[in-house]
Amino acid sequence: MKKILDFREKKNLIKIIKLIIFSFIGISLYYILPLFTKYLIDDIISTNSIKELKIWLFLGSGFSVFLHLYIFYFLKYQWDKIPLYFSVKLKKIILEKIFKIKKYNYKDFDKGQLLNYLISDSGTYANVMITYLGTLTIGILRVITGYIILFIINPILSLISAIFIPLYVFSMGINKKKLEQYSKLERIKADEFITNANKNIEGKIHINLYQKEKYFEKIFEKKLEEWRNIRLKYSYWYNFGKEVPMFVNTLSSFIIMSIGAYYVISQKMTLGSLIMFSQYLSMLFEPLSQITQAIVEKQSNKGILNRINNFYNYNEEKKLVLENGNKDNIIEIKDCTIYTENKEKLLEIEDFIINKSNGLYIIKGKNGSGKTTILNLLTQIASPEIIKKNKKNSTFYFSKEFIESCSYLYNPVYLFEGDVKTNIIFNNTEDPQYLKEIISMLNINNLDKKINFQNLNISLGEKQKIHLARVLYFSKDKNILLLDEPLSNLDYKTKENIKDYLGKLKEEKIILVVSHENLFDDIANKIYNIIDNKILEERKEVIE
Ligand SMILES: Nc1ncnc2c1ncn2[C@@H]1O[C@H](COP(=O)(O)OP(=O)(O)OP(=O)(O)O)[C@@H](O)[C@H]1O
Repeated sequence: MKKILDFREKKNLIKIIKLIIFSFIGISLYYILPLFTKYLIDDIISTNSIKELKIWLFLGSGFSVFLHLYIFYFLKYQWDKIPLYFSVKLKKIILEKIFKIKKYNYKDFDKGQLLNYLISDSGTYANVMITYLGTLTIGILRVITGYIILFIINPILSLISAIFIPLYVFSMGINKKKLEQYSKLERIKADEFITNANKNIEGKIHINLYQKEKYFEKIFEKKLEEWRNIRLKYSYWYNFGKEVPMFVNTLSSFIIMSIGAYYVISQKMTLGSLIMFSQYLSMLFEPLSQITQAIVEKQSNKGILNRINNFYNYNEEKKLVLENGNKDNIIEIKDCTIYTENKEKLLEIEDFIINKSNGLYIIKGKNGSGKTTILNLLTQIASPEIIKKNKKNSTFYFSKEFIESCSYLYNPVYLFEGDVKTNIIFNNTEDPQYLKEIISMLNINNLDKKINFQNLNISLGEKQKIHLARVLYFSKDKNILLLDEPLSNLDYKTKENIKDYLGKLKEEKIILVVSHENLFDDIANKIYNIIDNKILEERKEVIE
């Protein structure tokens, strides 16, 4: 499985190595501090030199300033900065991945889960990985250095200290399984909670209107409670896992210091050396617990690490096969049955062919008869799995040109936060003349108006017009236009304008319209009607 953050990549590797080097230098500076203590106790105090004490104070203060400036910038700040850099990088990769999911597979994803990937999991992933790699390396380097220093001060005491190292190693894996289990579960519950929170935020106005707050609050509280319960279990095992090495640390310090005190009493060691030894000892135990914590942290976030990597490696299995059809046709469906996703029979198509001749083609039929499903199948929004072929030579074909050259008025209307103009053209290089043509045909005269996140400050008809303008603007260089209920909520004058516009546009493009209205009947080249689950051609003659 490919890892979403690849540290073999040169740029990533350099960043992490830099972090490790800076950190190690910073931590090494701490090793100088116990030397100051020993010098004060064993040398200055014994010689009663006030002059040397003054120099000691001056050097010590200067060293403190330098040490903490270094620690602040090269250690603390960098340890925030670099994981943040990686977390931003991951967020970008995840969004790209979301955009790449095939349209017909997108419905299989949970919204809360995707939001969590983007908002929370990516940050945790970056933090855990950097902490793991960085802390582990620095920790190991510090343990080796610290141990060498201890050995130089007192070989026997240092050997006794080493006995406790296996205890640390043991404590690392003590609750591995529990942590993995709860970290995975915790994420699932967090996804459910986010999905529900999102529904409440989006549906607030409707909830208020029907005075159903209590109903939704109850569901929300249930989700919140489920998440909290799992989070508590996770927290229990996480903290337990972190405390065991701390216990080893405290216990071993007591034992080693008692032995050290015995050496001082029996005059085998000076007091200064014992204090220095204890300071270096804490400097050995600190990285040891750091190593343990890095491992616990990784174990406790395994749920997140795995699911982010799984998402990154997600492979779409369902493939849309473009079958061989007559290359003169743009759409060729013969002897196929279309089912709903619930496996109910929706539509039988014996013969539905649209050739490459420009023109306006209309599909009619009662609600739920399958009109939109046809457009969704052609644009790969609906899964091809719902198509069943009835005969050996059945075809469900649409040309490659169709996918590449089609613009679709897809429902429901979706407007983004921003002004009307941006909602029509996004960041496209503006074509003022073409835009003007469309907006004047659709009677849009509020290009600067800001649309809010709920699209509440825009009327239904205005929304439809902006959506239509967007589709028409982006269909300029495309040959095929699919319009699903283009006339919804529009006033009479605008409908008439659209009819005139399409009447001309059909000479340049293939236009497929799904509509309950009869307004376009007299300019249509062909009209199809869905009756009793069958699509039938109502009229064949081309009207000029
Ligand atoms: N994504 C989906 N998942 C499950 N079932 C679906 C899905 N899309 C459509 N259907 C089913 O297919 C049927 C046909 O839906 P479709 O939107 O194609 O109808 P339509 O003819 O466009 O209706 P309307 O005139 O009301 O817009 C629906 O009744 C629904 O049961």
